Amino acid sequence: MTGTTAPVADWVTIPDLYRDPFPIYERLRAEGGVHWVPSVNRYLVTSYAAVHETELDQGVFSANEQGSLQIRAMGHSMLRRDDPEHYVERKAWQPALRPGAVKRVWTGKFRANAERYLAELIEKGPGADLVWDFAAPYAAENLRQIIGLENSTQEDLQRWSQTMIDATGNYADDPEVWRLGEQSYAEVDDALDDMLRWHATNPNDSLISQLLRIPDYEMPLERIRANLKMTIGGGLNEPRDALGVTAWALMQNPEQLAAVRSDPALWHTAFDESIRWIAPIGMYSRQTTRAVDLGGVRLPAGARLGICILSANRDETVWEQPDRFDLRREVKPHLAFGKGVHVCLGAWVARAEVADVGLPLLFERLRGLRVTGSQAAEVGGWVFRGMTKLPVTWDGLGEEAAPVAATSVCAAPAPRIAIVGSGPAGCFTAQAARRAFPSAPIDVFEDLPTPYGLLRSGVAGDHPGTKAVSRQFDRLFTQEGVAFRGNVSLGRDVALPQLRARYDAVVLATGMHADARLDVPGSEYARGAGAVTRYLNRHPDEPPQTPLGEHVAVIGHGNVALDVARLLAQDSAGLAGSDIDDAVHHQLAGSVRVVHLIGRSMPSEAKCDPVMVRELAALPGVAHVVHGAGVLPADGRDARVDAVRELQAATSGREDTEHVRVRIEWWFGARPHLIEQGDRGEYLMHLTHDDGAVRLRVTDVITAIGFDANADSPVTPGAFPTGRIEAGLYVAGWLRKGPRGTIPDQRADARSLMQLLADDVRVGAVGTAANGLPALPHEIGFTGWNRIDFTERRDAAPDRTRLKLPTRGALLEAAADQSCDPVAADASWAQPVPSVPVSIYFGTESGGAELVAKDLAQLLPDAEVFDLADVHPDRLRTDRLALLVCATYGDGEVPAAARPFYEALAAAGLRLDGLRYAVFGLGDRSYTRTYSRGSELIDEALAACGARRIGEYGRHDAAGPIDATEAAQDWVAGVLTEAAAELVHTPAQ
Ligand SMILES: Cc1cc2nc3c(=O)[nH]c(=O)nc-3n(C[C@H](O)[C@H](O)[C@H](O)COP(=O)(O)O)c2cc1C
Repeated sequence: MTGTTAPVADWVTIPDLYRDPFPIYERLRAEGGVHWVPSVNRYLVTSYAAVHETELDQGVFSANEQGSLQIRAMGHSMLRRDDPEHYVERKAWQPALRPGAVKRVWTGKFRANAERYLAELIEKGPGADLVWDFAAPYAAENLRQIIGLENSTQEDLQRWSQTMIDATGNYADDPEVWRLGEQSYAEVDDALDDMLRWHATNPNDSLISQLLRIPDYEMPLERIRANLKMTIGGGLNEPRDALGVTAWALMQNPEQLAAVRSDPALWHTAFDESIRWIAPIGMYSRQTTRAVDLGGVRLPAGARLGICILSANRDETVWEQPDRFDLRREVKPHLAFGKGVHVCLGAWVARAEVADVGLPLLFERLRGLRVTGSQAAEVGGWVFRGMTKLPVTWDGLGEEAAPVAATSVCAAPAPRIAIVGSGPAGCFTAQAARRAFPSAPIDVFEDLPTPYGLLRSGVAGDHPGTKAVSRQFDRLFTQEGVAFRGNVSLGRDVALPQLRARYDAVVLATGMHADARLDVPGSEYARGAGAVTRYLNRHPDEPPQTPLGEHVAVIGHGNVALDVARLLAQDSAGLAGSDIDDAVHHQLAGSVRVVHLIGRSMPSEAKCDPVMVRELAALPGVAHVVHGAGVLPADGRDARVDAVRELQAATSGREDTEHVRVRIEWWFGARPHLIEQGDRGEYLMHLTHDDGAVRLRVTDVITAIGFDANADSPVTPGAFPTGRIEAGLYVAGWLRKGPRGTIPDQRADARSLMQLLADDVRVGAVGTAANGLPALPHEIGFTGWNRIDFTERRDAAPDRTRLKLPTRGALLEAAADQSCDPVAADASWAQPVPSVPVSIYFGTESGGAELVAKDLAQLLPDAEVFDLADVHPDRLRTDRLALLVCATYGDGEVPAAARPFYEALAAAGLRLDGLRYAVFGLGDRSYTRTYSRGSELIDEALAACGARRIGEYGRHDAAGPIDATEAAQDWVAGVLTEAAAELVHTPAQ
């Protein structure tokens, strides 16, 4: 060895290093770059070359420092281990932090968090501190989600991080610093123990969940704990300080800021230059395993080293004018993320947090953002360095990126929202809440381990088209940051006052499930239609039904009554494509031969949709007898009357043939007034009817006359029709308006309710500071539901879409079965699409068309999206191809919200020559006569105005097996190819 004894830098003090290490480092580098520094009791390595060398040879420059304060403060993490031990732990940590995971999972969440804390910063107003009021909570919340600490808050993470870091640097052995550090140490361990149990049944994309998933390696608990503390210690301050310093640097250099703003690709350059200029992790330790020469200096075995990244990154032999922040400098590899085997695992996360999301958002929204003149910014630290003070002001608020016109109603701070009930009303409320408050944390609680309420347990299994709305709800939980918290019961697991205290706004959407009782003597002999459909739908809490006999009376003429009649009359072939369990259906309805369908009204006033009557009329093997309908006019003006006439037509020719399996006797204008028990176990149903008194002898009576409040309903349904019980507590769905309204109606109601909440937030009646309910050990997240879904679909019988698990126990077991984790699908575009500028217009009632429109917009290179509800035809842009995606409602009409558009289009006189368009209809083939008619109407009206259709007219059948977006993708590929070919062949004008 030829090295000399290390020079001693006894002039270096810790306070000077903390205040401004750069002049000290400059001198140390000039004097060789490796010194013994008594004040820090170690050798400081300051030149780029020497730092680089230590990083590349872990055999000599070991991370496993003996007596390390970091080990005492946080446990023995991978940062203080060498390979191969370090490698195994690093590998376990990697999946949650890979670039793919950052892009697929985390960046969207970062965006929501950034919006939230930006709103809070704006609320504080000029003078707020960019680091402590934005960067710190933002980085802490991101880290909390990445780790998967569902039982903790971002404030907890900030406290833990700071106290453990203080303990790591507690060279003065201050007992108070140790006490606080040890307290955090214990709190993190407790939180983690809790979460390890929770994630075992609620896996998600977080670090803790990923750790539990590793098949061939189980990390000892102590190591998980230590690595987690290290992650909390280091994972928070790095993005926080990188963000603060980069913002500060740009605010000091307006011309560089202008360059970044005009070329967003430069955000990454700014990020890298900033962490080169002031590395957030400024110094870390190494220890020599043997005597070695470094930078011409002889180091003994066991020498403690301080690796000074802050210094190496300003080495003048590598960079010109290294003290300047300069975006245009030649790119050379800085050492801010380390090098070699310990290179920072969180680098991709930090980049996305800071360069993709945080900084662009800040500078886009806060016009004229700058440090306030009166108070100077401050920067400090040498082990960790960052802004300690960054008070800012701004001139005004810039434009929010508007995804779809008229859907985003509030840019103010976001309330934390709990929605109780995951049926259509609850999910539409969550959807509207996401739009109204892009950054709001939203939790949807559900008593069952399965989501979607009536869609799963109420809608008839042979109507898959109606159930398809759940596909857009899936999106909430997989892509839009809404949390599904299943198996959590209001009352049993959490009381309403507790929810009120934990959330800024609570929306009750638990619906009405109890069957309304028929008010006649003997009604106790009847069973309710709700119970029948729940049983057929395998609701886990519904007790088994006794088998029905041959003659069943169904009281009611609403859609539920017709659903029941149809389900009883269906045979196995008729249930093809449904999720009904044949064995259950056969056990219940196998003996039914006659269904009496009894309603008080005449055909023109019946409460059912005509299409439901037609569906029954079309059932093979079913004959119909109509009583009391009177003479039906034949003018075709009343769809219900027409449908009943079809029934009569269907009857003739089928009656009394050997092919008739079931006969449905329709009783119009009939009032039941007594149910008696007969002497052979049957019932006598007494009706008053125009034709006189009628007595039907039946084996069973089912009432389908509506729904009542559940016994445990949190409020009286209909008592608060506006939706507001008081500021912060709301009702949605049937709890709000009583048992009226279809599934699409819930969407419009949800939007108006969120307007109300936005108003309450705006006037300060609802806060934005609640912490949320920590995870409960037995709750089931969306991954648990995915596993149930997978299991049920996998076990489906031929011709059935799923085999529903019948008990809560079976559902919970499936939710915990990791072998059922679905493989992530690659949603990328299957075929290249030509680049044609398009405007997509959607017409919807229950949201399916909007979903398709937005999916297409994401896949197309140049697309904008509009709701037809907000568009007048004379605003259609002729310089872009118009894609119209439109559903059908009523009896073949356009959705209500799109009607003004359609009417304006159909009005005489409007000319749209020069407009090129294509149409995609959303409909349901079971509406045989009006399948997709609404979109056809739009197509015809556009053509009548002189617009020219490009490509084929596309359609999607909601009752079919294909996803609407998939069908629309195929359609649009053809349309765009044709449109592009036209562009090529049309000479420029
Ligand atoms: C009350 C009601 C009436 C409907 N009428 C028709 C119809 O006449 N023709 C048709 O093809 N589809 C009809 N549908 C099916 C819808 O058009 C279909 O479910 C569509 O996917 C809904 O799209 P949206 O979610 O954008 O509203 C009807 C649906 C409902 C709930």
